[in-house]
Amino acid sequence: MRNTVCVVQQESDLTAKTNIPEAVCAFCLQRVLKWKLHRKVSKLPSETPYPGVSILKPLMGVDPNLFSNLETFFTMNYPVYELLFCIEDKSDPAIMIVMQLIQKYPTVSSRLFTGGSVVGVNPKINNMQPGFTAAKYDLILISDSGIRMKEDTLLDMVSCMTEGVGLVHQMPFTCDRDGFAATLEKVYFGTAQARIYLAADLLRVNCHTGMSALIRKALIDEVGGIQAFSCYLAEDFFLAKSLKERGWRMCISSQPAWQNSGVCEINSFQARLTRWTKLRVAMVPSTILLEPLSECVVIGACASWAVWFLFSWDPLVFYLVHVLVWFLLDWILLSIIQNGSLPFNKFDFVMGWLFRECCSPYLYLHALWDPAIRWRERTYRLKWGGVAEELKPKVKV
Ligand SMILES: CCCCCCCC/C=C\CCCCCCCC(=O)N[C@@H](CO)[C@H](O)/C=C/CCCCCCCCCCCCC
Ligand SMILES: O=c1ccn([C@@H]2O[C@H](COP(=O)(O)OP(=O)(O)O[C@H]3OC[C@@H](O)[C@H](O)[C@H]3O)[C@@H](O)[C@H]2O)c(=O)[nH]1
Repeated sequence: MRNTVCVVQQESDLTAKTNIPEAVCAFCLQRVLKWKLHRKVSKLPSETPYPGVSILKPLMGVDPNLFSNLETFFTMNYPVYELLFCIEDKSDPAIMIVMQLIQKYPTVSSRLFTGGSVVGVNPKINNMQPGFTAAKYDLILISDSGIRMKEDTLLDMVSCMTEGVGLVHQMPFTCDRDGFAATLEKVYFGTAQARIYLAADLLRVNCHTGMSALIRKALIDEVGGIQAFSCYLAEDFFLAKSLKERGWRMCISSQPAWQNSGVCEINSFQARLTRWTKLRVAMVPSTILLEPLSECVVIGACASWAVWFLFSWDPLVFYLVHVLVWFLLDWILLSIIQNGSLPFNKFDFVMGWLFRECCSPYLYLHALWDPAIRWRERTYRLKWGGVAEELKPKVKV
């Protein structure tokens, strides 16, 4: 009997010890993130003229949401901007959609560039090159095809471009969409990736993901234009690295990037995550070790072993409490980033969270096992350091 009481006592002590610092963390996290991610956009001081922004939209193919996503760029509440649509393939059906929008909004300054220009390996850069050369404003916004803007998103980004800041990027997140794949994407971007992204931003580590980034054009011109980064597939990472090396800061804007691709499938999402892992492994090899350590199940196992070894605490109880607390913190983080009601219930969240946690080791090992990178229609191989080469499709005789 004494033993049982002792064990129960030990367990509740353990739970309390594990919970207090994490509860404090949760509270602080909530306060800081509310401020960081959802502060009100203050208009620029009236005496400062709004800087013009050239918005580069590299497009490839169409999906059911493309028209409405692109339309949000025509209806933004920002006084001076131009839209530069870039489409490599002259028979791409995206051309029709862009033409319809240009006709629908004749007062918005917009142009279409087709054919691209081969300046290197990176197809996104090749596609954007003509638009970049024609851009007339001092700020460039590179914005991927699946991104949706709110009326004040551009203003929000521009207002973050303060002195000393060279690049303002948006933390990847997703719009509300139906289905399990959409839940999975929201859970991933709102928990596992958001945690690292925000920590990296706090510690000023380069984690720039280039789906929506506002950059001072002069800083890109200084190194020879976007083509200077065309030997890499991860042009976003190297562009940010180059700015940092020249003493410029990067910051996250207060709105996340609202990804709203019309194709929302588990396979394509996982293929994208695997592609990103391959990029990170080649560019920052230390992530081979660090990435697994940033996972709940792995770090939990290590910590449980450590507390058993050091303090003789029950590792199983510690592990279960760790997973529970991690799970709750993830829920809090996701809710803060969403800043409103989530489009799914708690059961869907549990399913999405468990699915991601279980698939993550598989995706990671898969990325290490098969280094070939498939991006849209092409396949590449990365050298250590991140320089890419395209693997030409074999010609059948
Ligand atoms: C004991 C725990 C240590 C935690 C270390 C965390 C290791 C990194 C884990 C996951 C990486 C997620 C990176 C964030 C998003 C990257 C998305 C992405 O891959 N985007 C690519 C395509 O657009 C892009 O080219 C890559 C950009 C950045 C890659 C940089 C990776 C290093 C990140 C290291 C962050 C450390 C933060 C410190 C946390 C304590
Ligand atoms: O061959 C291509 C592939 C892609 N693209 C364009 O590049 C943008 C990003 O493409 P995807 O949506 O397929 O890829 P991701 O969302 O994974 O991109 C992300 O990862 C790779 C980085 O280089 C990108 O900057 C980043 O946005 C889109 O706007 C797409 O239209 C091209 O113009 N040509």
